Amino acid sequence: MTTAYRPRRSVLYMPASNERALEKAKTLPVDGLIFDLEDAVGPQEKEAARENARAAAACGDYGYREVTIRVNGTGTQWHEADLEAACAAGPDGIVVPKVGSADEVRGLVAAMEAHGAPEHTRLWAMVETPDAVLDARAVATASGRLAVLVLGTNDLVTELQARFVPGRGPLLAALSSVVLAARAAGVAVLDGVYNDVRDLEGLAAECRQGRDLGFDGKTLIHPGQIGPCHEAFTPSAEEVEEARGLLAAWEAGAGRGVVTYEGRMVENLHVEVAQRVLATDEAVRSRS
Ligand SMILES: CC(C)(COP(=O)(O)OP(=O)(O)OC[C@H]1O[C@@H](n2cnc3c(N)ncnc32)[C@H](O)[C@@H]1OP(=O)(O)O)[C@@H](O)C(=O)NCCC(=O)NCCSC(=O)C[C@H](O)C(=O)O
Ligand SMILES: [Mg+2]
Repeated sequence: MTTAYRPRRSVLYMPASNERALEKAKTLPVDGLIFDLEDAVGPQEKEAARENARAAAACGDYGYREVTIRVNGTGTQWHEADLEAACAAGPDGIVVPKVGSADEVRGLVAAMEAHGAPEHTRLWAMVETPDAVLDARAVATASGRLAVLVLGTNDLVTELQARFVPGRGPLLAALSSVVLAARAAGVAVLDGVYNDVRDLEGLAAECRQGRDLGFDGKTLIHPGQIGPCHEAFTPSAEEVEEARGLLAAWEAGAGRGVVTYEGRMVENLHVEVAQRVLATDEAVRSRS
């Protein structure tokens, strides 16, 4: 267990053209931020947004929050300049939309190195096309610099010619495939956004579903979504107590491969889960 562990329960997008939102984000109790240069920014605003994102990512005023910049996708007219500016700013992550293949990941990492991105700046690849879902494992394992897979469910629904329905039945195969790929590769994985910012009950249900599917957290679009998201992704007091008890029972077993806790079998894997619960709890407490 380590205090350096950074939970990614909630990661909030904001258009980098919106200076008020960039400022407000300094006070929001969110785990991570994505300063967007892509879809939330109109063509006329791209250059100003790029400069805002660069300045915000470099300013150091966002405290514990993980700071990332979402550049425009590979092959767009803005991509190169966005990537260069993002590398110069040195955020925690550079989010690249519509990543299609492992080759693209390797090309992006080579470009980040060529632009002198500091070592702590990791690649976050968005999975939001059928190609990326089908190649998710290859994408996730293409480079040690890739730290996070981020679902883009708006693009994915569009590309699949599917529909948004309660329970997300049409997306479940894709969501689970990407979680499987991320877990196999040992990288983090974030669920897509919930578009209706007024529907907090629908959001809460989708957050719980994302948690149950195995996501580390959810991407968000409005500050009002942070509370319900944390409710789903933060270990409850009961879970923390249970994890402590289980670890105590394991340690009392002094090296035995299997012990019992409250009548249930405990093996190494249960210990890992308990350690993750306590690491998340510790990190969350250290922020508040
Ligand atoms: C959806 C919004 C356009 C709504 O904005 P607005 O009408 O201004 O909301 P409010 O008046 O309720 O705002 C209240 C205050 O909160 C601040 N605010 C709002 N949103 C954000 C935010 N995202 N980050 C930080 N702060 C925010 C407002 O400035 C108000 O502040 P104050 O006046 O000081 O009280 C807006 O929420 C928005 O733009 N959201 C983000 C949209 C976005 O970035 N979209 C791109 C990513 S989504 C996506 O496409 C993912 C993927 O690619 C896919 O395919 O699915
Ligand atoms: Mg998208």
